[in-house]
Amino acid sequence: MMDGHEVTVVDNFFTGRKRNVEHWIGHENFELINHDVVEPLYVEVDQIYHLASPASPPNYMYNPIKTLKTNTIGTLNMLGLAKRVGARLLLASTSEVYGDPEVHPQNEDYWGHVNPIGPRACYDEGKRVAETMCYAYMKQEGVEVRVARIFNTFGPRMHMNDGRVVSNFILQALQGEPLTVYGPGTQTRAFQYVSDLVNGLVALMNSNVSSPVNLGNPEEHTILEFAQLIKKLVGSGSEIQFLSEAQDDPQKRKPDIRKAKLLLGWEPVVPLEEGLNKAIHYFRKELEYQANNQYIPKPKPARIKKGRTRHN
Ligand SMILES: O=c1ccn([C@@H]2O[C@H](COP(=O)(O)OP(=O)(O)O[C@H]3OC[C@@H](O)[C@H](O)[C@H]3O)[C@@H](O)[C@H]2O)c(=O)[nH]1
Repeated sequence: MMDGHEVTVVDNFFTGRKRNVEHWIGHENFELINHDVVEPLYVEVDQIYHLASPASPPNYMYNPIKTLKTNTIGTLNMLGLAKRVGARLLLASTSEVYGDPEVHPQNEDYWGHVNPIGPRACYDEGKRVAETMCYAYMKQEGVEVRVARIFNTFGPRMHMNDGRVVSNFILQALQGEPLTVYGPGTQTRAFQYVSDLVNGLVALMNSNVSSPVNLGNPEEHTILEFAQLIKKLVGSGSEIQFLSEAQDDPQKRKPDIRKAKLLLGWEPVVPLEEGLNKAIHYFRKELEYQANNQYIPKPKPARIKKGRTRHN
């Protein structure tokens, strides 16, 4: 919008929130449509960022059939729209297409190691078939597609109940509750800050690269190190609590981003601690907002009819 583009945001608000975009309402380049991509959408556009689907494991596992419909029927609808209006479509795919990887770090040529019937399958396999659909539409119908394989991302405007590790640990540390580590905490992840991802998505959309591109920050940590870092940054005395391991949890994950560097001239620029401090500031404000905006019902005054005695 700042570059002069007209932007139509389509959301069914399953995991999104109107508060996240309310500051744009009234801007001449902004439009918000409450719509679910599982139903066809008729708009006139040049570019489609197809970002629909819950991305947090507890959210996508909450209703696996809906997650599958969003990633399959939703993707078909968006590709159909792209075909009809001649738009270019960028699919938000995921590092989860690599499953519990046997190759480390993961590059785009790796085919992945996914359990097709496990609890994560609705998302992993949903995104894998969404990629397949993109390339079928490209080959058969000539639709221009871009596929971003997005690695773990965090930042302000995440939902307090998101359930992913960054928001969980920050909220737990801020409230003096134990930081919940699933399993021994030796599994690794690499976290990128949201503004780096947005820059990568825009660069990919406007490039001529139609094959999949990893977007992530390659700085890798164990989840236990990550819990300790968040405790330190928050200045929290919370304990670390070890809970049972999540089923099919990928044991290591780190993006190989050489392709994005070479072909898009993109790489993450926000250091982990700087991004985490911004997220901590945001969640502190969210907790204050929640404390000040709780709905406390007022007792109703008794309705006493005139002229009659009340019998209780
Ligand atoms: O409270 C928690 C939450 C999570 N974890 C662990 O932290 C690690 C990261 O978990 P998250 O839920 O944040 O995210 P995951 O890496 O499992 O999945 C993510 O992968 C990349 C994206 O496509 C998605 O955002 C999401 O599916 C996992 O090993 C998980 O078991 C905890 O130890 N404690």
